[in-house]
Amino acid sequence: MTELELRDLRKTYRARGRPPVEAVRGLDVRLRSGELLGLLGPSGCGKSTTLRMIAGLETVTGGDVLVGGVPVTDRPARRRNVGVAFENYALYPPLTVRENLAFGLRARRRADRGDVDRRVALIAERVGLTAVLDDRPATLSSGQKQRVSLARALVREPDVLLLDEPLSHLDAAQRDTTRREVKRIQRDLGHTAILVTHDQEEALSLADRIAVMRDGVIEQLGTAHEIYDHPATRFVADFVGEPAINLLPAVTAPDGRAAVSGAVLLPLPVRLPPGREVVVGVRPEDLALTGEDGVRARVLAHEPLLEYGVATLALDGVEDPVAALTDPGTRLARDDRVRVAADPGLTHVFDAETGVSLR
Ligand SMILES: Nc1ncnc2c1ncn2[C@@H]1O[C@H](COP(=O)(O)OP(=O)(O)OP(=O)(O)O)[C@@H](O)[C@H]1O
Repeated sequence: MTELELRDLRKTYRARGRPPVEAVRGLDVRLRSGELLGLLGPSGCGKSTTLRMIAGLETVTGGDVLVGGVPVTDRPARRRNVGVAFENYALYPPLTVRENLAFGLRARRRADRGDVDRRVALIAERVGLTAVLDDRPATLSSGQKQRVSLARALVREPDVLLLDEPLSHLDAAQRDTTRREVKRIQRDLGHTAILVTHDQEEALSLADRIAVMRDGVIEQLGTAHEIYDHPATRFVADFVGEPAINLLPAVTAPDGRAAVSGAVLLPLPVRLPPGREVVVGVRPEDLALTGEDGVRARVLAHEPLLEYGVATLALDGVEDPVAALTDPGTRLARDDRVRVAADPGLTHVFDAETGVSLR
């Protein structure tokens, strides 16, 4: 069981003739032993660079990586006991799956053959690779290759496990089962782990806490619940959630609500002085279609899905359309007139300029 800590971790890429790229600009985070942290953020925000620095595959420009309280920043990758499963597999083509899995183990530990074979067989079974142990990577599906990459990281019993889009090439069913299996293995073996993924659902279901990164810094760190229900910034609110939150520029009114386009008054979760420029956020599931009361709107489109529907609405007098979730079985046609209401307890409000939550 091992704690992982990043202290003011930084990376600037410098290449001749090009402006420097500040990929990671001071990360401070401490993972409890056995904790799984999900790292979320848009492309280019520095997720892979962070993992590579922890693994020792990239030099750091500043700051420290500590494993079990011990700085490992200056240690080469092979002396860190950090297991990495990359999206792009990095398997050895001439070796069989079994040899790919055993390779690092034998080289590193000079473990006896029987022990290595047992570990390989055990992990292969847990990630569903037993049937292809004697095949070579070229003959495997992309999902199988991804599982070999994962198994290879696990088989070494690392102190810290880094997973970079580990399930991205699996189909929906495989992803579901592998996701559960990854979580179980990580729990059982007590790995302290970081998972980088574009798949929010994956992060929300696997991770104990989530860090949302933007431009090389962590914008918010918290449980899935905290991040979804109390986004610290407009960016986090917008990034997490599908369909995306409705964000409407507004000005606070004397009655404590906020006026959108000077026309529609929306409730706010806090009392703010009038005349302040804000952005009001309402998640589609928190915008209810009501009977009599509420803001008047016109239906632009309605997409009925299996468990719910998504209505795209034009609030009267407001240019930007909004999305609202509808109950299953709801029938709506283009140009139908409806009314919608937002619960003040479930709305969000951000400073128009800084994007910081004002709740
Ligand atoms: N070797 C490199 N040399 C120069 N710049 C790089 C290098 N690797 C990454 N970058 C830049 O650093 C920034 C962060 O990249 P990084 O790959 O860490 O982001 P990411 O969040 O993992 O993105 P993605 O989700 O697309 O993988 C980007 O602007 C990227 O262009």
